[in-house]
Amino acid sequence: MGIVEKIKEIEEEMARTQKNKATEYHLGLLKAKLARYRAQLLEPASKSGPAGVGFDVQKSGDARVALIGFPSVGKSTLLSKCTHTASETAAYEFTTLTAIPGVIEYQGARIQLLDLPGIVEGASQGRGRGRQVVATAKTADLILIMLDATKSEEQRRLLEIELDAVGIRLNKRKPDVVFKRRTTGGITLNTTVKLTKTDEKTIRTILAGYKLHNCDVMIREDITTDEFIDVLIGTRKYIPCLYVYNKIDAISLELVDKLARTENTVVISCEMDLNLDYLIERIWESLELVKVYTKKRGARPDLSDPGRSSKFSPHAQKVSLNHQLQDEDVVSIFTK
Ligand SMILES: Nc1nc2c(ncn2[C@@H]2O[C@H](COP(=O)(O)OP(=O)(O)OP(=O)(O)O)[C@@H](O)[C@H]2O)c(=O)[nH]1
Ligand SMILES: [K+]
Ligand SMILES: [Mg+2]
Repeated sequence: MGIVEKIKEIEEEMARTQKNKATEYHLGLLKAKLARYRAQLLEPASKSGPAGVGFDVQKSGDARVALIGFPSVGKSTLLSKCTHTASETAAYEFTTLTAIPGVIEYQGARIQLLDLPGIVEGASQGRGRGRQVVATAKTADLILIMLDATKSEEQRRLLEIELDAVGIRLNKRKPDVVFKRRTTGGITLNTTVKLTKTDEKTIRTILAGYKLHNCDVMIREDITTDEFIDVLIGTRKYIPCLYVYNKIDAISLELVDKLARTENTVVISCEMDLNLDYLIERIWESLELVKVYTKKRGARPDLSDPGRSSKFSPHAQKVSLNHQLQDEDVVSIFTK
């Protein structure tokens, strides 16, 4: 019998079994067995398969938000509540086996919300399908680290470690360092600020370690040694992140209050529909999307539809290509 059949058999037995004190233990065993089989389904088919490749889901809309969390924290429940897409939810772990995209429509924008399988410790090292999940997180414009408010604080740190291991830097800006490789001329190292967390000697040792003997380095921020290494490696992703604590219906008000006051954190209950609108507001803010209206020459802008043609601005101003757009700006592009 294959794993899929075994899973089906257990699910049927669970459905047949009445829930009461006498069957509680047996149901618990079945649940654990089910979780184990489903975890096996998530194992990569062959160990030699391509590493670090995300799920094959097309990006769509104006931004992508990825749901990352341990199994059964309520990721699929959230997707089902906030979008028109239903993703299977259940009380056992590893219910979701692949990436399921849904769309949040807000302020005229279409935000892709990506439900993903739960990950376990060691995901980045290739345990289960976890590696594929963290690789997909790298493609997101915003990561929602979803946590079960009833579980220990430890989960948050463990997830951060997994994302860090694949080069994702959460809620951090790219260090302000200019780095240029050269073919000759040795190392030119300049700093515009005093370095208190690392020093020139360390920086030079690292450059030598990476066999970079000819390059220009200009450090414009008080960086750490690790941040400097990130600059050299160059493939780090700096992605904003919100910590979303779900199941607040099951914890004390004191704890809800404490979590809610934490930075970059939103507390919700998918089941009780608590704070979901606020979460979407925070997602919107974190994405820092700007609505830009375009217009044809001589025509008025259609302000009901960002992203389509519209024109006429009362305070028209010609700006260069590197001008930073503000929210609700109206744009005309002149090509001479
Ligand atoms: N008490 C409580 N339970 C919730 C809440 N949201 C979801 N659940 C329950 O948590 C369980 C897991 O929900 P899922 O949405 O399947 O969780 P998931 O994170 O997608 O799980 P996997 O796909 O297995 O990783 C289900 O039994 C849900 O009914 C909530 O706000 N409060
Ligand atoms: K689940
Ligand atoms: Mg799920």
